Amino acid sequence: MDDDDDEDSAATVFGEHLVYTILYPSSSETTDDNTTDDRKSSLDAIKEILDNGAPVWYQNQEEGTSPLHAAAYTKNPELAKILLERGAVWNAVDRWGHTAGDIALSFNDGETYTLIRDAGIRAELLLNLLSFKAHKESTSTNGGVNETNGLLLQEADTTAAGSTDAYLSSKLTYTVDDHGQKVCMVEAGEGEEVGVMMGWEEGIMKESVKRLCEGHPNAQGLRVLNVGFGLGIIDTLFQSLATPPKTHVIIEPHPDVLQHMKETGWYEKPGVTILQGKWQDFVGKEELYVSGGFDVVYTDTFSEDYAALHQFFEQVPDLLAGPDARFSFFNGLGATNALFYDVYTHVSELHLSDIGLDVEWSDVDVTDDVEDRWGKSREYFRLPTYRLPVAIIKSIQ
Ligand SMILES: C[S@@+](CC[C@H](N)C(=O)[O-])C[C@H]1O[C@@H](n2cnc3c(N)ncnc32)[C@H](O)[C@@H]1O
Repeated sequence: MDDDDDEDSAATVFGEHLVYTILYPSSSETTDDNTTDDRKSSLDAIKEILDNGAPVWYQNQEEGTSPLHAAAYTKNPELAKILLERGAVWNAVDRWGHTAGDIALSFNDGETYTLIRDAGIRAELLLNLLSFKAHKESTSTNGGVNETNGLLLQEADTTAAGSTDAYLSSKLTYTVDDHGQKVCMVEAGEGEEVGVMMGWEEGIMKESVKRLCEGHPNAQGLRVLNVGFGLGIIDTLFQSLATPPKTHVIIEPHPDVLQHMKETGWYEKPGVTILQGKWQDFVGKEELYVSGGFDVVYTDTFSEDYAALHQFFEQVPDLLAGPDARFSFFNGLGATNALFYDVYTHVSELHLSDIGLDVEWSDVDVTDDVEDRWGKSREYFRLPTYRLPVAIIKSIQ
């Protein structure tokens, strides 16, 4: 046994002891002298175990339970706070894919949930700031905007689902699945398929167009920018408005999508301009700003992480025509888990606020009865409710 093995086994023993003491305070050696309901002495015992070097990041082998999970199981916000202050991993998942936040939520323990969520928001903001700064420094010489590494919530993914380069060189398939749903699919490693866009999202797109366009003072001739064509659902909805947009710019980089757009007549539609490339290619380029700004801006790309979305946010004030202009984005990051989704939603609101935009959220029920919605695709949205953002420039009081 070498030193590393010694350290590993010591961490395991200490970690196990910590988790056990949190879950079973009355039966633990350190709390023998105390009554079961004496939280204070139980907390002192746990602090002592931590002070003696128990690893706060520990997760047990069998179930992946961390000290923070244990605190959530015992509905102990005070302890959760101590663990988070000492570096507990807010987004660790157990063997069932549950975070401590999910457990707190399932017990209706709002206090513990909020502590964990806020720790997640702080961690993501900090990480994003660091990655954003590093990114700005690394791109300041060529003036371009590239992708950065995935954030805490997203491990680096080099497949077509997580890397733009891999995605843009992958073949896409436009098809109709066994239940009549239109889908655009891509292979994302080891034979697994992912929907680039799926017909079930039409309800989200409909509500987005409604919130972006309804009652807009320029409804008789909107200038619309949409980033990412996919199945063209949202673009078709924009074209189906009582008065179709005066200007409708679509940015799309994938050759198969562009080919599909050619075959379905999008290049001939009046008022439609297709900018072939990534949105990053057009930042600061004249063709994006000829209309004097847009009344409506929407973005829904694929294979990009939150850092890329944050970089897009930075462009939005320059793209919006003025105080009546509205911006929305596909709010799908972290949507396999309620806690992650909540964190992303808050982080995006804070980032939008930083650049002078106010967001209004509305809920879209996505528990429709589309039979076998996922078909062959990996599931990327597992929540019953979609949080739909619409942002406008903050009014100066
Ligand atoms: C989810 S689909 C968009 C679906 C669309 N909202 C609809 O209603 O059908 C994503 C699209 O974004 C495109 N895309 C991916 N990366 C992009 C980028 N950096 N800039 C612009 N479009 C991008 C993809 O090729 C794909 O067509």
